[in-house]
Amino acid sequence: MPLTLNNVSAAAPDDPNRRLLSDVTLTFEDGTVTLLVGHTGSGKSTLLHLLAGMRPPSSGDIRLDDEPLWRRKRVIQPLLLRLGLTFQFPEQQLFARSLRQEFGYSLRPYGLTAQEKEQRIRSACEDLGLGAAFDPDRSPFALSGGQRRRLALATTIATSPDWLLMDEPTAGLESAAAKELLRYIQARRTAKGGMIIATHDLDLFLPLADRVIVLDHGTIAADGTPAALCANPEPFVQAGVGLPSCVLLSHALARNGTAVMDEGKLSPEDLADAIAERLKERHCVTVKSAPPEEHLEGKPKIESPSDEATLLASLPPQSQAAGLSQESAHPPATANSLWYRLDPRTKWLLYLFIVIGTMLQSSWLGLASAALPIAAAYIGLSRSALLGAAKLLKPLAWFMLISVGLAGLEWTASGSFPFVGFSPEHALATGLNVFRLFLITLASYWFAAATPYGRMVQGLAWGLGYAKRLRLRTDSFALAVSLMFKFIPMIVREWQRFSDIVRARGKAAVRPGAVRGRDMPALVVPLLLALFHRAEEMTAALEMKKIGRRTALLGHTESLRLTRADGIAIFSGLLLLGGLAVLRG
Ligand SMILES: Nc1ncnc2c1ncn2[C@@H]1O[C@H](COP(=O)(O)OP(=O)(O)OP(=O)(O)O)[C@@H](O)[C@H]1O
Repeated sequence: MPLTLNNVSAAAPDDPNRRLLSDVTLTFEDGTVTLLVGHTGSGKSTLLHLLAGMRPPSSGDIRLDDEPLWRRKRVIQPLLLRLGLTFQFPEQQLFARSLRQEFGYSLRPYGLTAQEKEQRIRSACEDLGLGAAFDPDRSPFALSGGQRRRLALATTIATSPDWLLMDEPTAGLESAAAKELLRYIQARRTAKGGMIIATHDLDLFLPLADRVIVLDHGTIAADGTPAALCANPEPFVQAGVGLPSCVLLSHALARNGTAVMDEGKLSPEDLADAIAERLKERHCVTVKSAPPEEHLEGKPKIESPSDEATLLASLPPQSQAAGLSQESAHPPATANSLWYRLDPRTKWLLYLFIVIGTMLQSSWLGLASAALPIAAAYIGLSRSALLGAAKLLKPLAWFMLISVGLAGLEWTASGSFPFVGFSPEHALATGLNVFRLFLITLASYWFAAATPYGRMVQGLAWGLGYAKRLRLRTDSFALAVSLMFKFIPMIVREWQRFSDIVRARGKAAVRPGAVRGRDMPALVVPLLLALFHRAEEMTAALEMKKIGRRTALLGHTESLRLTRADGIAIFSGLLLLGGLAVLRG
């Protein structure tokens, strides 16, 4: 059951020109444990998500058992059932009201009998050493961070996937729980399938890995056995990955004339044995072995940045620079278009001008004239903003058509069959109003897409400052607007999270960002609860900031600066508003 990637690339969701992975070709063989390592932002999670069928590659193909994972932009569901992904942050993976429901949701796509389900849950809990905290009726959100991590792992393990893909599985886990996980990995590797683990914890995972892939800025920097990579750790250093403690210790020993490096000792136990051997050879001293359990307790505490620095110093200068860099080579999506560069106050004014101009129109000609500048404003928006607008347009266009159709219907109580007529006049009158609403929505979307939230708030704060000077009461308005601005992205994020859950755990063959209708009953209540929870957190944060007690609510306005381009844009906006006002007359 090999899992293969052929020339796979992945683009950033918000910018198709930014590559998160470039031309990756890899084959993962059955029964192997592969580690994905690399600096923060090197593309480990992106690679895992591609392998788990969570998102399609922008080019290249991914195959399981030589069958393509994606066909015509749809993931193949039977293959999806054979892959299990645990998320980097377990709280993003959990949503249900009880532990029982969490397991139930993950196992639902597998069509198991109640007995089989029970058996799978029991076995997953045993594998991870889950104890009394795992009362099936308990809420997952009443668990500690480490317990949630174990629950998230257990719900994935219970599905018995051929390929287990784990993103930072030990983050937040205490040493005992991490050991249970290691035992599970050891036991599973001979049973079936394979495992791919994205991790920064080389000390823990390196001894049991068959292969290590070092990612650097979305490309494969090195690919080899742990022993080979540790014997030649330059790729680790160049990719900005911290070296495993055993490697640092081996190098330090080598500098002091005790060579244990070539033996590829990756675990503290093996390294300790090798050191003891050398000591015995040299001085004929008797070294007493510690009992095996003590060997297992935790990782060695070797804090030797100087060793890593020494290793680094022995590398060429360009390697050192690359090794120390923890930053992604991909710059953040730069928005060079004029819209993104304008001062937010200018965009507020343009938005108000176009909304007022549109509201003034009462004819199709007037609305068509208002539609032109709105359409022109979309030129220069990023591709993802345009895609977002297209998504918004579709339901809006349906809403318009249905409203117009319904408004035109006329019921005739008397007369001949079919008793229903159609009045184009009524339909057009409604169409005019709905089209106005449509244009205002488009203008609002443009404003939101062209202005980051923080800048939008700054612009508003500036306007409200003037209103305050005129002794107008603005606090409640400012609070409402601020909450609204914060709440909308929050809803979008939560929706995105539920879409991830539906694909990774519900095994739904839907596109990223989509949710199946049949999942809605299971998701609606948790989604609302999650939103209430976030709202509660936000209220607490506002309370802590003493918002509403005469404190500045909407941020600072010092960084605002009007340029010549802003002047031209405001002047053009005023001309446009004047033109639309004349058209109305
Ligand atoms: N939804 C997204 N939209 C835009 N860029 C993204 C998105 N998700 C990830 N990226 C970018 O993709 C790059 C790779 O991210 P990824 O999460 O795969 O890195 P990683 O190696 O797993 O990092 P870490 O070790 O911190 O988890 C980063 O530069 C990140 O900013």
